[in-house]
Amino acid sequence: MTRGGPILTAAQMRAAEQAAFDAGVDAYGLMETAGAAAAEIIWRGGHKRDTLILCGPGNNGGDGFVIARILRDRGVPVRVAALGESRTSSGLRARAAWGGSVEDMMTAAPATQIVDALFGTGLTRGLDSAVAGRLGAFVEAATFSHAVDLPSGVETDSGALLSAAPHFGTTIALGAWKPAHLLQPASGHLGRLVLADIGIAVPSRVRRLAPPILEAPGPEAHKYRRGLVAVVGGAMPGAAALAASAAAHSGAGMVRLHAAAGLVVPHAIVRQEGHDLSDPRIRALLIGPGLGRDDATRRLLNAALAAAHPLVLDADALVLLAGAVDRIPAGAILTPHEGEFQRLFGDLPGSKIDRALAAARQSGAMVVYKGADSVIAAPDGRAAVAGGASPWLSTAGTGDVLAGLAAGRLAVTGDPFRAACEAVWLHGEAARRAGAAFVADDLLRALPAAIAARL
Ligand SMILES: NC(=O)C1=CN([C@@H]2O[C@H](COP(=O)(O)OP(=O)(O)OC[C@H]3O[C@@H](n4cnc5c(N)ncnc54)[C@H](O)[C@@H]3O)[C@@H](O)[C@H]2O)[C@@H](O)CC1
Ligand SMILES: [K+]
Repeated sequence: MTRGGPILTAAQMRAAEQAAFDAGVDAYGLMETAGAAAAEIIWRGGHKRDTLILCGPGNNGGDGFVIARILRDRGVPVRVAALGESRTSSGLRARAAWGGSVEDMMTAAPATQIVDALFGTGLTRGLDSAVAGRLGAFVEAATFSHAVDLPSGVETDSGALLSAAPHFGTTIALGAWKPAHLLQPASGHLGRLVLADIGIAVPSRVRRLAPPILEAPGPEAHKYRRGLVAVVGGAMPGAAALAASAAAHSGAGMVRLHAAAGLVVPHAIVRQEGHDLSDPRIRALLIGPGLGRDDATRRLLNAALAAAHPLVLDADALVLLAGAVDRIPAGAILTPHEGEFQRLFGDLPGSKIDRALAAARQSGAMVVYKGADSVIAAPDGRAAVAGGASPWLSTAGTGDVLAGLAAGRLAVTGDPFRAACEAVWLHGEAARRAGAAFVADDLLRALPAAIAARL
């Protein structure tokens, strides 16, 4: 699967297309390129299966007419059904070039293969319920189903469902990823996600999370040079021990867990009583997992903030900082889930990407806004979006593992945005390798192979 790459909003995509037209690219030529790229992907999956292409009134529909013509020319039995007349000049031209009959979408018969070219980035409201129902029935009846650019009914920039959208077998993103390709709930409806190159290259500071390029320790490495991580344990030290284990499996040289005697920790982790955090060799300090929320833990948090080490703040540390975002040190990594994000930053407007970026700007920190889709945002406007996380990650302790990974990678790299991106990727990859019904400890066992694959 293609990874990385810019993510563009509908307006950014339109601006990119306009810039290409201004530079002399022919508008209809671009539609031909998009349609041909999509037709190729559909052909590879479906070959000569009987195919129904649903075309909407705009340029997404225009793409559909191009796809129909190309597949027909390859000998595919193609029918086209439209939702009204074509309303764009490129769409009209593509329809004329198809030249075949056009059925009414509401009365057309189903087919083995269905192509949804009703609406793409131009969708402004949900489909009428009859149309959405008909689209759903076609997809349900088909063996192969493809959405062109986006499933009709999903909002490009937020990933919201403006009307009921079916679950497609394949979604063919045209030219660039859009937020809805990565964000829930839309991203749960895409099936296999493929990016079709249409020759438009636009840089963006918001990108799909790419697999990291990691480095093995060099010959001069020793445990402190590879990074000392300190983890502050609190009321429930098991969570901190789990995070410490993740840090120890992340490539860091040494992990110290500040926790009282009696806690069983893996041999590789150095347990230290008390909370003396003054060691200047500490390259990353993690506080939050299992911390607790009473006055004693508040004092621990204050000590951690005062220690002035590169910081990862998770779980209870985030809850204790609600209403005091200004106390978060610049460059810290925050790993809030939805509830913690709300408590810290309130009800911010926009998509999950917009909210993560606003929170990063407001706090000066790297915000890892966790969930089935995770957004990693930096105060300088960079963001990486990870879609498609294993749903099995929704189990106790996986957040502690992620926080420990972030601390470990921070100690290794010294770069909080990079560390946060690497941690999210390794976490997702460990989950993929762990398979199904795993527990958080299984992620630790999967981590060395996940790291080895990226060296
Ligand atoms: N701009 C271009 O030249 C290119 C665009 N491409 C395709 O064009 C798509 C965007 O095309 P458009 O901007 O024409 O937009 P769409 O084809 O997505 O939508 C067409 C129009 O339908 C109307 N509409 C929105 N929601 C509706 C609803 N629920 N019910 C009924 N009508 C509704 C709107 O007026 C909208 O402009 C992309 O997703 C991509 O597939 C590609 O062909 C590449 C080139
Ligand atoms: K579509």
